[in-house]
Amino acid sequence: MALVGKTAVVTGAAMGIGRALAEILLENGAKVALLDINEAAAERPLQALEQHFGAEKTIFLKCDVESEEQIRAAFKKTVEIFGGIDILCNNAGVLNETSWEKTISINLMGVIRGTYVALEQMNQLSGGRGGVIINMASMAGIGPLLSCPSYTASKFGVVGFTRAMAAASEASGYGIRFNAVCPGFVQTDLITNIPVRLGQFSNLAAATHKLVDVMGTIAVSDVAAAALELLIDDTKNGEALLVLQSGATYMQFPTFNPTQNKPL
Ligand SMILES: NC(=O)C1=CN([C@@H]2O[C@H](COP(=O)(O)OP(=O)(O)OC[C@H]3O[C@@H](n4cnc5c(N)ncnc54)[C@H](O)[C@@H]3O)[C@@H](O)[C@H]2O)C=CC1
Ligand SMILES: CCCCCC(=O)/C=C/C=C\C=C\C=C\[C@@H](O)[C@@H](O)CCCC(=O)O
Repeated sequence: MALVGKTAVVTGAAMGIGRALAEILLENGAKVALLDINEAAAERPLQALEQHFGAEKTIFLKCDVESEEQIRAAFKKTVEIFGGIDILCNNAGVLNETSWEKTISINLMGVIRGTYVALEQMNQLSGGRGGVIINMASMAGIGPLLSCPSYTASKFGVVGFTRAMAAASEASGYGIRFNAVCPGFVQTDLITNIPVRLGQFSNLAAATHKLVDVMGTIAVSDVAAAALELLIDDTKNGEALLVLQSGATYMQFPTFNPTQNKPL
């Protein structure tokens, strides 16, 4: 899908990966609604984006992805201003093993909430234009990180939800592609103060720091470039794209043959 003239919504867009997603969308000609719970953090980046791409191309909407009401209001405003929604990047996320219910509510339920509300605007079966939904998962959504079980569960959930929605959309004719991005460690605030974020698993922080050292970190622009590939390539649906220092790789998942009741 060419991005020129399209409208995108990015959650968690005030900083980190979300901000980079907003930037690459704008660079490729899309209009972008930046949603975030943290209005103050969005102020400077929004000014910079407005200066570079034009104030008419961006809008900031304060939105907590834990609230279906706020998501619906933000999407409604986006449609009023830009005329529709073609792209949703469900990116907002936290790492907080102490508040594990909040971690699940933001990282997994936030993706599901955002998707279901977006369907009301995007689904071709209900008058929408179709489009693409990108969900920000993690490498921890493919293989477990021992120091953060709840975060891992949330990201496994995002990968599973994305693959199931891709199949549902194809079977039903929603006209929407669904893909997940699965980065390794990325240089953002989320990987600072790791022991505090791990709560009762803080004793495992050293193992995680070692993993960061071994794997290295990637830049937010690497993640945005991988997401762009999934946005523009119309053949990609139900993919989980692993993004590491060595490059991006499409994950292969085991398939199951229901007639033989065993893996293929
Ligand atoms: N940094 C990393 O190493 C990796 C991050 N990810 C994922 O990428 C996504 C973005 O993370 P980063 O940019 O690294 O984090 P970050 O902490 O730099 O940015 C997260 C953004 O989400 C916003 N946010 C948090 N809770 C929210 C809520 N309830 N509603 C709306 N916005 C909310 C924050 O205000 C912030 O602007 C997350 O889903 C994260 O799990 C995935 C793999 C690796
Ligand atoms: C501190 C948590 C960072 C959260 C940000 C994030 O999502 C980053 C994920 C990066 C890499 C995940 C790698 C998972 C690897 C496992 O599948 C396994 O190979 C390593 C197991 C060893 C371990 O958990 O220490």
